[in-house]
Amino acid sequence: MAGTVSGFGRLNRKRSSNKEGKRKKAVYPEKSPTSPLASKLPRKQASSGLPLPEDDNEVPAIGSIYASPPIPSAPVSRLPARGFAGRGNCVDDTVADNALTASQHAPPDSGTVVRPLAGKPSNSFRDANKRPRSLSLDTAETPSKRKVTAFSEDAALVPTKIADAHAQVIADEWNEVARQSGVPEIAKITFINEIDHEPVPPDINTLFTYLDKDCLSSVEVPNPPKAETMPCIGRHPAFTDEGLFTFATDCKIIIECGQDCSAASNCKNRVTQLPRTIPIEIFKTVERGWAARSAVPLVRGQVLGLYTGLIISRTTASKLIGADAAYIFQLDMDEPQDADPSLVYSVDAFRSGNWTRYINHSCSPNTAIIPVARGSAHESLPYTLAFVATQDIVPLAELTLDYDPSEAKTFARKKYREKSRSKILKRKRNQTPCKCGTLQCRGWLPQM
Ligand SMILES: C[S@@+](CC[C@H](N)C(=O)[O-])C[C@H]1O[C@@H](n2cnc3c(N)ncnc32)[C@H](O)[C@@H]1O
Repeated sequence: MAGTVSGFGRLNRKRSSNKEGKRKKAVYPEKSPTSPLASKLPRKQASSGLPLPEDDNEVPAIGSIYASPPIPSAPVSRLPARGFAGRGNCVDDTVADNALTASQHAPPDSGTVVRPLAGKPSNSFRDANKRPRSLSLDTAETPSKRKVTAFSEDAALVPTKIADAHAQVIADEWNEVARQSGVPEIAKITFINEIDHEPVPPDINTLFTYLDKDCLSSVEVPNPPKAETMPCIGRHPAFTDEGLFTFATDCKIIIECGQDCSAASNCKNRVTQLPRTIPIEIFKTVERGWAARSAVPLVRGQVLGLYTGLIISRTTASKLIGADAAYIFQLDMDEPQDADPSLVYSVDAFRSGNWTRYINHSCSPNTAIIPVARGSAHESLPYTLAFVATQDIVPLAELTLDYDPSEAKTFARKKYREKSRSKILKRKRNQTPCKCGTLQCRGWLPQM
């Protein structure tokens, strides 16, 4: 498995042995997309955790994300491409068409069906393709912060309006899905491009499904262990009463309550199941594609969102290459080293996912991933991946994640420090250069 997948993410490489061997396959029941647990459930103190890490600022090594090849240069969607034609600042339709077809995913595992675990696909460019035609430019103005000063007003006006209208359509769809999960009005998602006229990230223009908090699955996944059999229950709390992650646990997986919880009406042990309350801006960067940030201040330990997408087997994930592999996060936290790749899983956010797919890599990040399982069998996937702030974050600061925290530790070792940076970069020349711009930059994106 290692070395074959160049995906977005991978959890801890250290794996515990699975005493029960391969888990029995089971079918998960479908959930109602309109009855999210989190929208109804109050919080209860989580009861999982182990000793405090030596360094209070150190994030437990519970997540690592691996690099993907660079996002293909396809900086335009179908609608804006027409609008921009002849202005020279966007690629033509041919390029746009190539961009739209170049990243076809491998089909799900043969013999399996793609079915929602919770949530009905609601955002697809099969529909969105038609919607811009009905937009009125007069009424489609958005509060975009787009800067058009680099262009003459006449030249910029029309494409800007079209781009804004298109971004608004997509944002409205995503916000509606989020609203159905209980996300409040104040926590809207907006697209902001102060770099060029690309209205939204190009890969969500076709066949993209926004999944606020639950994954789809192309495979049958195993039953999660019962809560009472998990080692972290009843120990140090993973979250404070205010719902902040304490960083005081070295549990590989945080266990939250599930449907079997007897205190369902006042349970605080469902922090990651609560609806998002922070407004998110998805914005374009000069060198790292699109990125994500919060419009409001965040505090250390705050849960920001869940990484959603399509659950695929590692066998399928290992076949994905290039841009198709750019949004894969391996769920390898709790699997044996010799696991059968057809029985272990990855989350692929390429064709479905949420705003967290725009969290870029930084060698000095301000968020981390914690794996979270819900307590009852048949209730959730083996675990979900929650982003938490690892420091207080000011509004509009880009949210970043170290795609491979374990690599940071390796890099810090003496033998790495002794090598010159140029030698390391040469050795890694086939990898994607890291543009995080931090003093701690390791030079390239992590890659399997
Ligand atoms: C999960 S995606 C993040 C969102 C992506 N920027 C986009 O526009 O869709 C991961 C990809 O973003 C780009 N990326 C993320 N962090 C980067 C960094 N520090 N330097 C350069 N490229 C980065 C790489 O192309 C990587 O494969």
